[in-house]
Amino acid sequence: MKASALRSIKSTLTSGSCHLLRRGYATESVPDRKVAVLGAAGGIGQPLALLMKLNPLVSKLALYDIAGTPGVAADVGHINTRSEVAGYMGEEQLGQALEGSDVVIIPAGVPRKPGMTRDDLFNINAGIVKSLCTAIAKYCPNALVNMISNPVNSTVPIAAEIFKKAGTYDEKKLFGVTTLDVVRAKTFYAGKAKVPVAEVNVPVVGGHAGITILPLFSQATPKSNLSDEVITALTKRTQDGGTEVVEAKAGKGSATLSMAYAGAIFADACLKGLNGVPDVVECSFVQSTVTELPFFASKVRLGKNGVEEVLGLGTSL
Ligand SMILES: NC(=O)c1ccc[n+]([C@@H]2O[C@H](COP(=O)([O-])OP(=O)(O)OC[C@H]3O[C@@H](n4cnc5c(N)ncnc54)[C@H](O)[C@@H]3O)[C@@H](O)[C@H]2O)c1
Ligand SMILES: O=C(O)C[C@H](O)C(=O)O
Repeated sequence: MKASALRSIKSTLTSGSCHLLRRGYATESVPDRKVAVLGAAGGIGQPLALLMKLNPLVSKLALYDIAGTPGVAADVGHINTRSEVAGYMGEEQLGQALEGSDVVIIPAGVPRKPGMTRDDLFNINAGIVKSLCTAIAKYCPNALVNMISNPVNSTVPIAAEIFKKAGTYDEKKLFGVTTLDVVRAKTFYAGKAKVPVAEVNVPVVGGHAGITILPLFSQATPKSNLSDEVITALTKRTQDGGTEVVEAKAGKGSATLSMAYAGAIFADACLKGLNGVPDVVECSFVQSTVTELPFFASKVRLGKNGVEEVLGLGTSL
């Protein structure tokens, strides 16, 4: 090889690493973290893979599905950000996809069609979650698990039982992702209260189906003087947010893009917690003693081992 060609390669490599350093991706200060997405070729999986590829906290991104992952991985893998991307397809590659994972995100499963409830997905998705969690227990028992597959109110307890049976259950590491409820509550509240949406915070507690979704607008900030009637309407719209999207998509599935955004926000919070960033708080459906229910969504403080503290219901402002 000519000396000039070598010089050019060297300069490209050097400018690449400077670029990483300039953007705060310095490998010496950001620990290596592997994230696996199970169901990565799906409606949520693909944009979620993209968003996780954009996250500088991720060093390895494993994209697993029963079909289609080589294409998604090749596509996302060309993006010039920190993480190495690999696609895994079919059960025989699931172990490899999971091995060494710090965070496993599960959007694998069937979505709703108009007229269905999330419970109608139980039979098929429970089976999918069972097989994936059995593999997680075997290949990455210490990973934080972010469960997106519906019905979340049931898939999270199912995952807990699978992990208990395998002897790997750690209640600090299993999360039902309810971030989309918070994302919706923030958007709808900002619209009515006429406040900048980027400043809005609204805790959403309970679960992730219909009336179990309880946005606490009495604790919303910035504070506003919305009437009871408006709060009731906002509550109903948040509870029915998933159905609003299912009906608008008219048989072509449920929320995918907003869910990918919400899933990426929650996974980022988990990674920050693992990396020791203080005061990382998000709502999530976790094992809980906040009520008499064994699993309940509330604010949770995230830390180096997953759940650091399950926060209570809070009080009205
Ligand atoms: N938690 C939430 O707020 C929330 C929001 C939106 C959707 N969801 C749920 O997420 C799930 C996925 O929705 P979607 O729109 O991405 O569906 P989708 O059908 O577009 O994608 C699902 C993907 O899962 C894959 N899959 C199926 N079985 C698998 C297995 N055993 N292992 C790995 N992958 C498998 C499919 O091949 C497909 O690529 C649904 O259950 C939906 O109800 C949850
Ligand atoms: O509504 C659904 O079926 C999908 C998801 O749970 C949502 O809230 O959008």
